[in-house]
Amino acid sequence: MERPGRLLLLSELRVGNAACDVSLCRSLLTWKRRSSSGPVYHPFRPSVSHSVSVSEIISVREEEESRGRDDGSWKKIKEREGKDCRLAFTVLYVERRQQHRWRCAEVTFTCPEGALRQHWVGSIREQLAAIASRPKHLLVYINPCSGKRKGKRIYEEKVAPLFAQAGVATQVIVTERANYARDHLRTEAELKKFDGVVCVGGDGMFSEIIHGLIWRTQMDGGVDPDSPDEALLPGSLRIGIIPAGSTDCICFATVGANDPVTSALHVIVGDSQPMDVCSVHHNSTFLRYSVSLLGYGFYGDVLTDSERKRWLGPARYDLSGVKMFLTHHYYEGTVSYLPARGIKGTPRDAARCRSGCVVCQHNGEQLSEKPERYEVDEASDSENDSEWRTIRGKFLAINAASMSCACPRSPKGLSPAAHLADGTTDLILVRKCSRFDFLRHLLRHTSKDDQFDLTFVEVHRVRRFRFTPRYCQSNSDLDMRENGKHQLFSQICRDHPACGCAPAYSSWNCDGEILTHTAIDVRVHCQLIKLFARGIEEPMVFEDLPNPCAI
Ligand SMILES: Nc1ncnc2c1ncn2[C@@H]1O[C@H](COP(=O)(O)OP(=O)(O)OP(=O)(O)O)[C@@H](O)[C@H]1O
Ligand SMILES: CCCCCCCCCCCCC/C=C/[C@@H](O)[C@H](CO)NC(C)=O
Ligand SMILES: [Ca+2]
Repeated sequence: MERPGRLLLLSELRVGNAACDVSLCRSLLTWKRRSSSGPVYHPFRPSVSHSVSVSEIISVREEEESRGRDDGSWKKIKEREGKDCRLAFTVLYVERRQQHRWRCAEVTFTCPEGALRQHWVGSIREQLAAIASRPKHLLVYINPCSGKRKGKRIYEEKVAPLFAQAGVATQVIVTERANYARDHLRTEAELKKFDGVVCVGGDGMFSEIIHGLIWRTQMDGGVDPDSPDEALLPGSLRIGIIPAGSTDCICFATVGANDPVTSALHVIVGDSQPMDVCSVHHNSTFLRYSVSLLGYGFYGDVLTDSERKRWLGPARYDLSGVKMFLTHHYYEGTVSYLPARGIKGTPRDAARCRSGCVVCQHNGEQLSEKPERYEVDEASDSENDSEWRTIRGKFLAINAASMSCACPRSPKGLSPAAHLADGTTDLILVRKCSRFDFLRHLLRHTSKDDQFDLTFVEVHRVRRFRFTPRYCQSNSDLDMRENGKHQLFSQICRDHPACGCAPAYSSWNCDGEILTHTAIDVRVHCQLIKLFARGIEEPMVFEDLPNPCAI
């Protein structure tokens, strides 16, 4: 055993039948088959070394003869290896699979003597314990009604065993009604006891969690959530998402896959991904927070219609999507926005927000280093201010995507170049057009073609925007909708006798929840929350090749 420089341990251990040089450096566990015990030369099975970053080790366990193997396989291993199994230890680590999925792989090392095993196990455990970002105690909320109603089973079968293996303690709460988790976080949860919150469910459940946490942080810090101009305080707890919903776009866009095991592993290794949050107000009254999609028109209508079809499960969105496409309503109103200035990135970039994104880092640093500049921008509140732009028109859809909103239905998302943590949202305006053109736009969400490269679509990267539907400029538009609906409809229809579209009122789809008001004021809060994620990783060069390292 040697200890040169940064090398902590170097030993000859066995992996299966092969003798290996195994080393533990400060950040890397490496095992390499000794050339003498391998074949002389094999072109497809070279004597490659296998390395695992300590940051991606889940846990290490000592093997015991009585570990519950009742099929005799333990005895067989012992006989085959000619070793005492009490000398073995197993390292569980993250292994990358295709399409951003992670799995828990394991490798068992056999030592020549017990003291050496103790040394190895102790050293690895010491290194793991030194990783301060790993959560030790988590508060878990499960929505039993999400998606296909499998949240509880997914957690119990796929996630809880991994948390147990990694030594993560949990308090698990199965929600009893909508907003149960939000209310619990707002008032009851003893947040000081936890290093993070885990949400088992879909985008709506995640929305509950952030509403509870953000609200609690503002209350504790004396911030008035009703003031659209006040900067919000960031919370300290990270949030993990175990996808079990219908769209799961927040999980997909921050991890790259909707896979419970992958998400659980990102939680265990203590990843951290900051995320922008939009606050939505109506006349200085707080309505909601949004992290993914704020959609008026098409996406608002799809959501409203699909809520009546919840019993259909995730398929409700497809059915409502087709129905709303055929209905072809357009909406009149005024959109004002404050363009994002002095930042990197545009909504038409070819580059994507990926793990370690430099655009998010740059813009985030700029906003935290020069808050006065941000405040000046934000305080440019007056409608007359030259920074604000105003567009009046007829729209089929008004969407604000604070991140790509990628999901299995649209793997590149509503705004493919949007960033998770750059302090901006992409405001997408789809003007009134024919059904055929709108279909072209929609279908481009599912292909490589640019959905913004159409004359009736425009996209702006903004820090803040407002929307006011026509005829509802001053008072509560909700009241107007209820009192004057028929009168307004006939007026608009007389204005446009042969348009072929039906003018109407829509609702805002706010991360999958329907807003009660249509006139809204939206402001982006840069990197307000953190997730147990790292953004979508760039694929490795040889990702799709089988692992040649099997010893
Ligand atoms: N115990 C419960 N009973 C009924 N509804 C609940 C319960 N717990 C949470 N909810 C509500 O269920 C709604 C839908 O949940 P969720 O978002 O998890 O699933 P989904 O709608 O199927 O998925 P997605 O939002 O990804 O499309 C949320 O608005 C949430 O507030
Ligand atoms: C007629 C062909 C239509 C193809 C259209 C494909 C476009 C899909 C784009 C989906 C974007 C979803 C954005 C996510 C929004 C979530 O916040 C929300 C709640 O989960 N989900 C929905 C569907 O509103
Ligand atoms: Ca953003």
